[in-house]
Amino acid sequence: MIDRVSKRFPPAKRGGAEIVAVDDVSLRIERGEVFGIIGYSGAGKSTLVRLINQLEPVSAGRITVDDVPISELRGKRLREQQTGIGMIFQRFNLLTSRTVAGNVAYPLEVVGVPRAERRRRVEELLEFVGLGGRADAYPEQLSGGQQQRVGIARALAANPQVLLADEATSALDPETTAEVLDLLGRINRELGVTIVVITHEMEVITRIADRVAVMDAGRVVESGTTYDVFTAPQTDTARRFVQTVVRALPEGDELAQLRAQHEGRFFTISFTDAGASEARVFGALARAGVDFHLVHGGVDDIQGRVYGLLTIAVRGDDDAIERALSKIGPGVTVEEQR
Ligand SMILES: Nc1ncnc2c1ncn2[C@@H]1O[C@H](COP(=O)(O)OP(=O)(O)OP(=O)(O)O)[C@@H](O)[C@H]1O
Repeated sequence: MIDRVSKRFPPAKRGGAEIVAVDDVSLRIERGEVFGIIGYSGAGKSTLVRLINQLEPVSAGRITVDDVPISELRGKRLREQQTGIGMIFQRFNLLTSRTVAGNVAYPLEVVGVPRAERRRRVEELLEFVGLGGRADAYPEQLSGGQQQRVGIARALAANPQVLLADEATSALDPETTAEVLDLLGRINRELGVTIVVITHEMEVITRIADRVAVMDAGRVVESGTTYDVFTAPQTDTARRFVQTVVRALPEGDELAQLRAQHEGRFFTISFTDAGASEARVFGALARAGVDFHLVHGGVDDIQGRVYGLLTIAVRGDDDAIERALSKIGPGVTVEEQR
């Protein structure tokens, strides 16, 4: 729980303005969910996440993790709570002089877990992340995806309740990203770990985040379920991000070009998974006897749910067109694009 939290840094230059990296942010992240944070570079995402595990102290407000007010703890009590929050990074941050097993064992050594138990736990963790045979390898002998798996195993070593992932897949290729996201999904489902993901990759959000917050200049400007934010963004910032993965309506030059290429009236048909599908919409149009064709758009998958946004050009008698379109049925919104 993040309650009216701010983080200010001293000015970069003497006499300059103070930097407000996080500005009065409140968020409730539920136990067991995958929560995404998106926003432009410098919006304050990394700082916010570093406040959750108190790598940085808050300037104002309060952070509670599992009912413990971590932002108010100091010393040993703080360190104990911090072990319950794992973190993974874009650059993996592995110790190059240690083997894979040595990296995963490190946090256990720090808290004094006996050697035999450490060994057992490391073996179990490496098995879980799919690196069973690589315990004695060094990080540089591994691919990026494998290194991130080591980072994940290390973050899980102390059985955390929460895992923070700061751009954890940004240095990986798409295939490896998919594998790491599957692993994070398993950690969430099978181990019940709450995951907070910062990313600039919107596919990461639509694949794994249940809910998402959009940050802009230190503030949360929008938050909601990933499906709601991605299908109906309320702010310009959210719209900009969402458009990189979810189809938008054609505008401006693109729309003018489409009109030049296609005869007829333009209608936008949007539908969510509340009972519609592309096939049903096209079926209904065909049965209604309208002469139409698709000029723009398609269907997206957001967290396994359907979102369709299609622009069609329709030719024919105005009355017949309107009668036909009104019959398309529930779950589908039809609007003329003028
Ligand atoms: N330790 C620090 N000292 C001073 N200023 C900082 C510090 N850490 C972050 N900032 C500033 O706080 C603001 C927010 O930075 P932050 O890294 O949290 O943003 P971000 O959204 O994570 O961006 P990016 O995706 O580029 O990491 C920026 O203006 C940054 O320069």
